[in-house]
Amino acid sequence: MAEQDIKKGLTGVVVDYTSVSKVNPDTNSLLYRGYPVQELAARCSFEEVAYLLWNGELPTQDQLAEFTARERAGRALDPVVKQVVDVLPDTAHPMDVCRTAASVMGGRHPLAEDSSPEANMKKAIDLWAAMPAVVAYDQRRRRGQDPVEPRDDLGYSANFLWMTFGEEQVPVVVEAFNVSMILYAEHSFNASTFTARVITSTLSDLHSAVTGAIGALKGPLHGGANEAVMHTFDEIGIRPQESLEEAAARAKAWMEDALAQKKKVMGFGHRVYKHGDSRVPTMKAALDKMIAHYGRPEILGLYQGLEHAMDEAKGIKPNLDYPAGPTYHLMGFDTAAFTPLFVASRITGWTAHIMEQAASNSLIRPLSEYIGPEERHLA
Ligand SMILES: CC(=O)SCCNC(=O)CCNC(=O)[C@H](O)C(C)(C)COP(=O)(O)OP(=O)(O)OC[C@H]1O[C@@H](n2cnc3c(N)ncnc32)[C@H](O)[C@@H]1OP(=O)(O)O
Ligand SMILES: O=C([O-])CC(=O)C(=O)O
Repeated sequence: MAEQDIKKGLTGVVVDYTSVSKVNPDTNSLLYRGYPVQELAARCSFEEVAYLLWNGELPTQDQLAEFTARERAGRALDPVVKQVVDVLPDTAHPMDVCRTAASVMGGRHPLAEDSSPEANMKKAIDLWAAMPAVVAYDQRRRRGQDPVEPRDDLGYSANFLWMTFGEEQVPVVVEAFNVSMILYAEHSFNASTFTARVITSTLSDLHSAVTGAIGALKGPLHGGANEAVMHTFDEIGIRPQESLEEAAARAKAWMEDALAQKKKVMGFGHRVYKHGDSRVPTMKAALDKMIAHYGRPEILGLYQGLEHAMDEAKGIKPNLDYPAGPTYHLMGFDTAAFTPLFVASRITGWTAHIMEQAASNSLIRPLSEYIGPEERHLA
């Protein structure tokens, strides 16, 4: 048999059409339904971007009012979901909590077995509206704090921060969080979205597809990298009184040592972008604002020290998780809660793809080249 041209990891393989987003590594651009993500991050709320991803167009004022009212009505933590989360030990990873919560919400949804386009849209909005309460509650219970009720006078991002910290955050912090939600929302056929599409292709339901996608996102080669970035910063050592230059020098030395040991450093590199991630400049600008707001130049020193040393040694650029990790750290999130923030955002992109897959379905079932023993028989 002729040797097959196997594309390990499906590298470079185009498997379907999509109209949700376009990643162009040559021009370093990312379009959601045709709009550059940088423009959306500068001018829109996350609610508007969620509506765009699901409906293909930005909302009119009336549509936005109706849509935000639906989101606000779905924010409360379901007491049964809370009970299930409480059964998990507080040593359970927050991504396991999210995955479990998504599954429970699926089992409890009144339209659980209905995968019509209308039911899927409703389930997507419900899941998106409900996930911040899970993420916020989980961080609070680990800290021994009581849950905080949602506030329907606040937008999605302000309310998310309110439920997590129990204090209203200043606009510059809310804005940086809103930017991160928009940038994390969608990225074509990445591993977790592809997982969701594979599950959908069997005619399984939306919550099953999202639950599987959360599992795929957890790994450090994908969404788990934003958490891993902070572990790197912690390993180097965060010293709040240190100058930018001193921190940068220690980070540079750490990176040189890591690369000499042939380590993979999370937060760098990307399967599609080879000259830098289109979202990094926008996220880095948000990080810079947080560094200025919280007065933490040493974080910038660590960031720059690692980035420059990696660039000099290997020419590998940061991905979105690199600036997102320290941004969430400065805002006060626990490191293990960073990837659940990615989940809360990416629910929009995943479910847009689930609905696209369902509307034009073909079972996803590739082939493999067998390399095990030749046919043999029991003695
Ligand atoms: C939002 C997101 O999900 S973005 C991705 C988040 N993931 C990470 O940050 C994890 C760290 N990065 C990586 O592991 C990789 O860059 C990936 C998995 C993201 C993409 O990798 P691939 O396209 O499969 O490239 P691959 O892993 O084969 O790397 C190519 C070369 O660059 C090196 N390389 C790539 N990324 C890194 C890194 N972060 N640190 C050190 N070396 C790296 C590899 O070691 C390899 O070198 P070699 O050719 O000498 O063996
Ligand atoms: O596209 C990818 O492979 C990973 C990524 O950046 C994302 O999912 O946001």
